[in-house]
Amino acid sequence: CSTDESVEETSSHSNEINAIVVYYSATGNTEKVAQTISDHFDIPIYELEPVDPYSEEDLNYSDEQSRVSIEYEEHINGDLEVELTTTDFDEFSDADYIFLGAPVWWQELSWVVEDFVKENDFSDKTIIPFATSASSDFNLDNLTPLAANADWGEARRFSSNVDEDEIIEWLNELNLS
Ligand SMILES: Cc1cc2nc3c(=O)[nH]c(=O)nc-3n(C[C@H](O)[C@H](O)[C@H](O)COP(=O)(O)O)c2cc1C
Repeated sequence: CSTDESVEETSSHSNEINAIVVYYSATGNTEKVAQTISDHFDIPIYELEPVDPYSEEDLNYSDEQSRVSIEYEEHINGDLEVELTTTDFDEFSDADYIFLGAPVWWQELSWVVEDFVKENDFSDKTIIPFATSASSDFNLDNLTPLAANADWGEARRFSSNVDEDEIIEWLNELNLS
């Protein structure tokens, strides 16, 4: 460990929080927000990956026969489960805050994150949901029942092509410690 590195570490202490970022992003927009959060606080970042990834065709919600359109029907009927490659992340148990990000799909956080929420124990943790979308806001109706013991922080939506400055401004306003 060189002297330079320890100086850097000390200077990032002002931002230090016990948190991780967990996200799903189908087309890269939410990933940029997730990466900005991780860089800002210097915290671990984990991507949620469906065992069966979504192709561009799968994501075509204008086509009634597309994967997302079919899954949406199953989702609202309560019989959809999208399997993830893993829901188990090293730094999860020590984190006080979990930044949880995904695209908005039909006014909710994409159901792809549901398995992660369902499979983990969020007692004594605060989930801070964030999303990107073309225009609509989102609700957490699909997620809050899956982690009843979680403390849900205020959710934040950004537009698909959000500027980094806007994300940093939000992070500063959160006043986490
Ligand atoms: C299946 C699907 C459903 C969507 N539903 C909405 C919606 O309800 N409201 C909205 O504003 N945008 C909607 N979008 C647009 C995405 O939220 C937006 O492009 C987002 O930035 C994508 O993030 P990503 O690149 O991280 O996947 C939808 C996109 C897809 C593929």
